[in-house]
Amino acid sequence: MAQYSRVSGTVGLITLLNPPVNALSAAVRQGIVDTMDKALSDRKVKSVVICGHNGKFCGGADIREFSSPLTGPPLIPLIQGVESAAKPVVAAIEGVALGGGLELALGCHYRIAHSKARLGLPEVHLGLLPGAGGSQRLPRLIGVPAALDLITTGRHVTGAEALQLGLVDKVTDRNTVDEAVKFALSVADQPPNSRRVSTFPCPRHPDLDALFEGAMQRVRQRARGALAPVACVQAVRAAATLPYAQGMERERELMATLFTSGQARAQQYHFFAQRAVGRWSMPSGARWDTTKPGAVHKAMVIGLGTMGRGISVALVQAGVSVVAMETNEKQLMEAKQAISSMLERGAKRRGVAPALDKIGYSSNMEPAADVDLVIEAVFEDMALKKKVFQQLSALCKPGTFLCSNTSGLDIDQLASETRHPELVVGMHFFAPAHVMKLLEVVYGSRSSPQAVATAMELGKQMGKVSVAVGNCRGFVGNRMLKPYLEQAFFLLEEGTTPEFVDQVLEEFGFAMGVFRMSDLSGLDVGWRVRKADGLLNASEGHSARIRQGCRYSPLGDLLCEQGRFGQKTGRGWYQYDKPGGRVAKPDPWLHGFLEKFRTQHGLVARRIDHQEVLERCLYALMNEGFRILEDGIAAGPEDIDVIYVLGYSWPPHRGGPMFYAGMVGLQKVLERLEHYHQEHPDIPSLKPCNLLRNLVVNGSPPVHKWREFLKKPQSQL
Ligand SMILES: CCCCCC/C=C/CC(=O)SCCNC(=O)CCNC(=O)[C@H](O)C(C)(C)COP(=O)(O)OP(=O)(O)OC[C@H]1O[C@@H](n2cnc3c(N)ncnc32)[C@H](O)[C@@H]1OP(=O)(O)O
Repeated sequence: MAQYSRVSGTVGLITLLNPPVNALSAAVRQGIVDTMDKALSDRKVKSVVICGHNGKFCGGADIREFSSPLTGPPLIPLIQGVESAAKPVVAAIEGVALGGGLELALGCHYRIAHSKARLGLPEVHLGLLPGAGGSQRLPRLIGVPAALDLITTGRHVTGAEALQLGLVDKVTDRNTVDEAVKFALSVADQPPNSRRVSTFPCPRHPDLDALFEGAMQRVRQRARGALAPVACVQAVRAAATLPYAQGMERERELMATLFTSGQARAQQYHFFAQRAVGRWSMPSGARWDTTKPGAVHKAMVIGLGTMGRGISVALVQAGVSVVAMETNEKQLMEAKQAISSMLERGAKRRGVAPALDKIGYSSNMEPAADVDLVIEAVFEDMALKKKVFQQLSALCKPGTFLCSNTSGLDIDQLASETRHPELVVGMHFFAPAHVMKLLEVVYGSRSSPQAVATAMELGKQMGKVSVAVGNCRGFVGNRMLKPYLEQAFFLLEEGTTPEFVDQVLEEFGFAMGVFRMSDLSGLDVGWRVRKADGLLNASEGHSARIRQGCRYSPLGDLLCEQGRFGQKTGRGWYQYDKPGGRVAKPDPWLHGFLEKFRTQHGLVARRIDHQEVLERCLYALMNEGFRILEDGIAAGPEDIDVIYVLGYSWPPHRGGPMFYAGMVGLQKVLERLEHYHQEHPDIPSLKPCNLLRNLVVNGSPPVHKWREFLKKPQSQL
């Protein structure tokens, strides 16, 4: 709803009231219509200010209402009504003005913003476009290039940047509503005719065709297969080329297509899933809202390879004092330089001073005695990590939380090396750790709720989305990756090429196909893990394509034996112009190698189509997701989906693997897995798991109901 009062004698003050972000629900929209009527019919009122309750202007349309039929006054005529008011209307923007919130402000005649307020049109992240006139008014106000940037990226700008762009008329560091009221008094006698943005001509641009072609190419590259960014460009093009009324009609048509698309549903699901994972719980019943995190003022990072460096930067940027430790002197020197320049670059981007004084360096463990939390980021080797945990346990003061950045090793084993296993948790970061938004927080069987809460909170402080998961090999993300990779290797054995598999996966929406990704991260990483797992040698008298009783593809191992580690060596699944080169080219050597391999193993190459690549790779991955849910390693499908979108570049417009399974239809996923498992009985990951069967038997409920079929989350090793 909205509150109305008259202030300073002649200003009608409308306050949007819908905590926590004053979203434009039906009640709020009705409130605006009613209070505007009051203000406009009150003869004492000469001008109007619209603000939001509790220091937040408005977080946009109420996304929760998108799944039901529209009730209450629609937004477009409401904003039109504000714009055509005969009395000047001023938006007082504090906190946020996002989506429909900014569109409402664009309908006002003046905009006064706090310098730290965040303004933006983030609809593209919800699979939509700014469909309440935003795509037509913004280019008229700030020009086509700037509008294209804001609308297609959905990025927020501060009040200060908004002033530079011409998006707001004035910025203040004081009380924004007071300033807006003063401003409203000063313009009370000026008719707002010339302030109606919809009547502005769109600023001319010398080469509109090239501008829009470039924009279209960029959005298609950034989010393959996503409809919303393309529609955003088309809508802005309408603003630049058509009269306002026709542009609005085009905006309406495009929005109608997006609004009912599966992609919008997927992206809105992802929005709420990111928030749902914050409400974590543990098998003991401990929960996010009943557990107080410990304070972390000072932390230590052990091991300054790529991960340790990124983690140190993320901690410093979150305001935590850091001691970064590395025993190898050369590596330590290089890390110091790299960390300083990352901090400097980050500070420049954010327009602040680099917090170089927040970080100190050490070549030994002693400073561990004086920190609140340690993150171990040494080489992925259990024996080495155990040694570090033993030393830490002896050195640290009571209550220091001990975290490991392992990407899949057993947290319980590490905890058992310490005197206080309850203080041990996994904090699995993703590279580059100061950039990637995901953090898997892994609780072992003895991790205390406080240790989990502390890691979750620290992740949030670092700007990450933290997901609490149980302890198993590979946790959630890497455990699901295994069957996905395996299928890709098997498909090569059976007749396809890395290029074809990658093409199919990239068309699906992944930024990179599995082989290009593997070349980028280094083939030797997986090779070392397989070596540690005793998988590299076939048992006596068994085929090289069977290990530990199951089908196994030695292709990756054979490439590593040839020194083909991917981009870093200039050769992998593809060839590169030099070691460290980035442009992947098909490699005739690799094709010959695959042919030879097939001949050696009596395999006859067959034609593998697009559908089979997609189904075998993705359905095997989803099947593992269902197993993870069945085992209680993840609390719900949202946890898995957030991990995959934020950590493994699963396309957001497909929601995540579990959401996507629901979109495809659980029955179909089950049938196809059954089909492939019949064809390949030696591949256990293709055998449909019980939870999937159970969901199908129960009528394939929608994804938000799956939790009713799950056990409580737990550790499992
Ligand atoms: C043909 C139809 C024509 C329709 C035309 C109208 C279309 C308009 C398009 C839109 O306006 S779409 C919405 C655009 N707005 C956004 O995308 C903003 C989304 N919100 C955020 O980015 C953040 O929430 C925030 C506003 C920056 C605040 O962040 P903060 O970290 O402070 O809090 P959160 O934990 O994110 O949120 C708190 C709480 O509020 C819920 N929420 C936030 N925004 C909305 C919203 N727009 N609608 C409904 N609910 C919202 C959020 O879900 C949290 O609640 P939860 O219970 O924890 O999930």
